[in-house]
Amino acid sequence: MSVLDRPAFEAAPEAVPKIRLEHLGKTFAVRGGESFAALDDIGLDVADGEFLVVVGPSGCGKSTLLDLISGLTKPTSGQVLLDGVPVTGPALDRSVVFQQYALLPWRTAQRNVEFALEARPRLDRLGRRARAERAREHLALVGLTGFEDRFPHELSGGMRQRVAIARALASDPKVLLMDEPFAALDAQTRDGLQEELLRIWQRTGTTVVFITHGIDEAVFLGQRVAVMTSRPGRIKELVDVRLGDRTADEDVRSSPEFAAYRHEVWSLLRDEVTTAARLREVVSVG
Ligand SMILES: Nc1ncnc2c1ncn2[C@@H]1O[C@H](COP(=O)(O)OP(=O)(O)OP(=O)(O)O)[C@@H](O)[C@H]1O
Repeated sequence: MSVLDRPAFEAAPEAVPKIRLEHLGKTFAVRGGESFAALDDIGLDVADGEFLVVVGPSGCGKSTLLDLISGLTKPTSGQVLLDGVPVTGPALDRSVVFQQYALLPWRTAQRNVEFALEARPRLDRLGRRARAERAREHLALVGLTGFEDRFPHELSGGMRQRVAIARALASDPKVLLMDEPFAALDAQTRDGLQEELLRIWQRTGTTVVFITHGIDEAVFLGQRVAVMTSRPGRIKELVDVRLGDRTADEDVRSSPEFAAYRHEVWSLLRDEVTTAARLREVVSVG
């Protein structure tokens, strides 16, 4: 049985989830001394090795949610638990891949991946050669063997994002957090990278939390899709996507099952998108 077929959320009830969001809320202070509730009372468990996708209307707090899991931002209420331990700040057990590649332009692909390893004191002790070997392995994992010596400006957008993924995985994180990582790519490159990401996930068993605006992308990638409400963001519904191994089926995106899931997620989102647009009008008029 492939890991894709595994309903990760059916883990034994007593099992500690990889990530637990407990009554998580985030309020920002804004000008004039007022506060702005971005997230409210988010409760969610992500099982070890699960691929969870989060969708929601623009501004509902998806990136804020990822920032809280990564530890870049602190919650106003509630907490994030990783393996049952509260997250208090960023750490190497959680890697983030952003929409913009965030590669260092003066370093080659190889040296960009090595950069992730230079932050690890324990791996540093393995020495430069071990780091180089590990970086090469991860570039191979994302299909970039032969491109190690290219600088970011010598790579296509898709290749740059592969380097970013290799860099994120090189430090062997427990959790991979991805914030619209393929949004800037053309449709063909995006589809290819989605399939590749699933293969990498199957091989590494990393727990993934992936944010997207794309409903097709959410259904294709997610074992579960968490649909968020408009601001303040809450989890509206969790859709359990049972499409089997997407990488084995040549044309899963054209199947009636895929269309049914797409419709389900879109129906859940539709009202929230309308509400979010109304809220934005109120803010711009007010
Ligand atoms: N540092 C901050 N200070 C004040 N408000 C903030 C801050 N960061 C985010 N917000 C607000 O919180 C809300 C949620 O932002 P966030 O970026 O998480 O939404 P999102 O769902 O990722 O949006 P999008 O889909 O458009 O990328 C937005 O209304 C945003 O303006």
